[in-house]
Amino acid sequence: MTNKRIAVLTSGGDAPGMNACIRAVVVASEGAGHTVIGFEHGFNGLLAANWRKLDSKKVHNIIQRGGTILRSARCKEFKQDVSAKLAAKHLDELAIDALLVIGGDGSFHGAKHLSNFWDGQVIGLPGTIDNDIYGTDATIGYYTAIETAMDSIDKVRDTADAFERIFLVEVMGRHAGFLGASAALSGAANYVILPELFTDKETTLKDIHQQLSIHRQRYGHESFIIVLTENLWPEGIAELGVQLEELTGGEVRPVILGHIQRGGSPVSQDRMLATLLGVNAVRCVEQNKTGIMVGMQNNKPVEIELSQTWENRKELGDTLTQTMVTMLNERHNWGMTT
Ligand SMILES: Nc1ncnc2c1ncn2[C@@H]1O[C@H](COP(=O)(O)OP(=O)(O)O)[C@@H](O)[C@H]1O
Ligand SMILES: O=P(O)(O)OC[C@H]1O[C@](O)(COP(=O)(O)O)[C@@H](O)[C@@H]1O
Repeated sequence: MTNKRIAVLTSGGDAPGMNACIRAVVVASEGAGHTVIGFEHGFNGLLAANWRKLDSKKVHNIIQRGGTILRSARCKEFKQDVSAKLAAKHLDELAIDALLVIGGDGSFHGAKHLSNFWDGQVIGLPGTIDNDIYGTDATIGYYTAIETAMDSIDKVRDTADAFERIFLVEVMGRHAGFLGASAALSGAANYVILPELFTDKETTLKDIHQQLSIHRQRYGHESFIIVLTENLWPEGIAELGVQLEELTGGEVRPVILGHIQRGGSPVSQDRMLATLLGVNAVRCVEQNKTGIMVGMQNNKPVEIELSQTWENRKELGDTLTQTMVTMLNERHNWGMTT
């Protein structure tokens, strides 16, 4: 087997477990006699030829760290052909055989764009807390973000119960409801507003009011927690809070979890996923594969053409959706006609 020169970068929203993935790539490569370099600040590092050599000493003691030792960035100019050509030139000057891009589907667009101007291998590894990438059951960082959001809901419940208030908890997800669904279910929220379930404001407000009224009748006037995915409520979470106060007569407090969900030490599932994907990506490099994302489906590694990851929309799936409506949004529908 030929020894390869492998480059790796992290791009787009950082996600807990990216360090574990970099570590796996380096350790697996080193064991097979390959050389690894890391570009800093996502695609910016390719444009500025900002790189450093990575070896197992440099990735020692990072598996438990959030963020990314290579830094991340969103690099708007990488969409231009001139940028991809410059990146290709720098990669050739360094005699790189393969570039591994750890990021979301935007970063995979970038990798594909680069491959129009560069003959080396490009391989994507899914890293985003949003879990919105088609072709893999989970993305690096998703499980830790659920844990963080769930912990926050637990804390919100303490004060919500004490004051018998309605709380709105906004989670990230960009335009996908995976994080919201999982956080709401594991945090035992009372209602969830997700892109996949949302129809319109009026229906949602009416539905919440109905669920809240029955909840109050059955359990007394106690707290009610609503999880909301970002970028969804047209006028924003504060306005939704005002509308709910008017409608329900209760006190409403909005909480935006924000970037806290991107931080923290990765949970074991993210460390495992990152490690499995990192090692598998190195195997794909050895097999001269290119233009693919490595992912996991049903606990087995899979290879998906990069364009498939953004041309297809990842669905929440029937099981998650049914469980969610049963436990949350339609929980109090039973017995309504009796
Ligand atoms: N169409 C594209 N062509 C080239 N590069 C792109 C394209 N789309 C995104 N990128 C690069 O990928 C980066 C990360 O994309 P972004 O959507 O912000 O995050 P993510 O990879 O997490 O989805 C962008 O800042 C840009 O550098
Ligand atoms: O850090 P920024 O630039 O404010 O971006 C926020 C966005 O990044 C995310 O945290 C992660 O998204 P990506 O992984 O697609 O970059 C989204 O949930 C959120 O909408």
